Amino acid sequence: MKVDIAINARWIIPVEPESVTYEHHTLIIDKGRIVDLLPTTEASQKYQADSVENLDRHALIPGLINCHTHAAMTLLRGIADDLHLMDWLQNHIWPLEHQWVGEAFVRDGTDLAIAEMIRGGTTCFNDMYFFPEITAQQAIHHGIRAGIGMILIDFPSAWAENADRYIEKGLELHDRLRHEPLIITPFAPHAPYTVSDEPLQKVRTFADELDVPVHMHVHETKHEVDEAFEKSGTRPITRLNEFGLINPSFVAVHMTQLLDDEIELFASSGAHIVHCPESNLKLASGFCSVAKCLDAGINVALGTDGAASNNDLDMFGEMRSAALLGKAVANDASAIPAMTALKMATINGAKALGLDNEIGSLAIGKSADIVAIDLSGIETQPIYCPVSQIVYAASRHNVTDVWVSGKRLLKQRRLTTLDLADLTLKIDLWRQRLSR
Ligand SMILES: CSC[C@H]1O[C@@H](n2cnc3c(O)ncnc32)[C@H](O)[C@@H]1O
Ligand SMILES: [Zn+2]
Repeated sequence: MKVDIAINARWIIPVEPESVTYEHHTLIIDKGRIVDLLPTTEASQKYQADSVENLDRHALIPGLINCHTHAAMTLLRGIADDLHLMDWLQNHIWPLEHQWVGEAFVRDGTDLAIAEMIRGGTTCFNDMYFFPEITAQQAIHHGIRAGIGMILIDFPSAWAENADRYIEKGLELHDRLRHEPLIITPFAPHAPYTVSDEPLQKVRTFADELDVPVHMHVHETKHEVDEAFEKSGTRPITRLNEFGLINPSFVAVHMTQLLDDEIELFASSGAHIVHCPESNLKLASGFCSVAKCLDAGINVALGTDGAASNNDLDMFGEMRSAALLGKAVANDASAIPAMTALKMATINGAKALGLDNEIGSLAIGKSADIVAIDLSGIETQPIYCPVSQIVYAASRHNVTDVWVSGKRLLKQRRLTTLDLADLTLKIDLWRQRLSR
């Protein structure tokens, strides 16, 4: 049988079924989809592939899904470090965004983010930022999968003057992008403290109508929860629930300070959580009780947040941090084992975005979004368990090859759709402008 690609690998970790690792197996890809997974000894008899890859020192995993980021904020990486969230946002980031954010900023910042993410094995990112049409254009151009947020915030920006215009422009974008195979368009209201009641209620109505996720920062800090309670007598999650937003389309980012009944509400409603351990640590925002949430049955995915609060877009780092921090918070070394961290970065992310029929595991019929990791270096020896090496010992620098929908975006560590020399020059121009 003629097919497009055969990848022979030392290990294949499909994620579904869980805890299975195939050795000396082959993934067969045709027309962008996984069509077979079988022992390498059988593959060459059954298939004639246009291209055969021999990755005999490598593990194949599903593409990593960064469920929360602000891609273009790579241009603000390192410009305002070591601050608490509200000081960081109000006194540094928002003034800088007011001065600099426009189409060119978002184009170049997004390109930098996409280059970094592909080289780190991320094949899908869920974004929330101004000028989302530019983020979408760059994602499509470079071949990476993305959730492009229909953003909403009460204050005016260079992109929209008021809440109604944000919603209108978001809906126009949704319409324009609805046939793009690599793009979805979740609603992305910024946070409970920056979006007032009326626009939030509109989001609920439109999200139901269009059947899209609602992606929002929620309970990032104790300050956010306390301030809401002082002003209105309700906690943010109670208010969101009153608007009917806590449902299977809801993707709540951060979720620190959770009470038991809030965990119960998320579990019974089918809403999702995106845990961003490194951003939470760096801004000293607080802790998400990930083990408790998972035990309650909540789907918990992973995100980096933006590069101005992390300061990288490294999902390997995020898996490791989630596993380590999860143990510390639960006071239990058996909490968040390596396989759980890998699931959070793959299939759980796919579920949160409503894409689990398409991505998140190396299953026959799914899109060929695949990452190859070279485990032959001394840093990852000896290999008793490849998943343990990937989460606890390997790094993004071990990623050698990446495919999205069967298209190779990284070939032996070289990006196929981005020119790094040209990008580096553009980024340095931004550094010079922003340093003045
Ligand atoms: C409406 S576009 C997104 C908006 O969010 C800001 N942002 C970036 N990181 C965070 C964070 O951790 N918490 C809250 N808001 C954040 C970003 O600067 C944009 O203004
Ligand atoms: Zn964020």
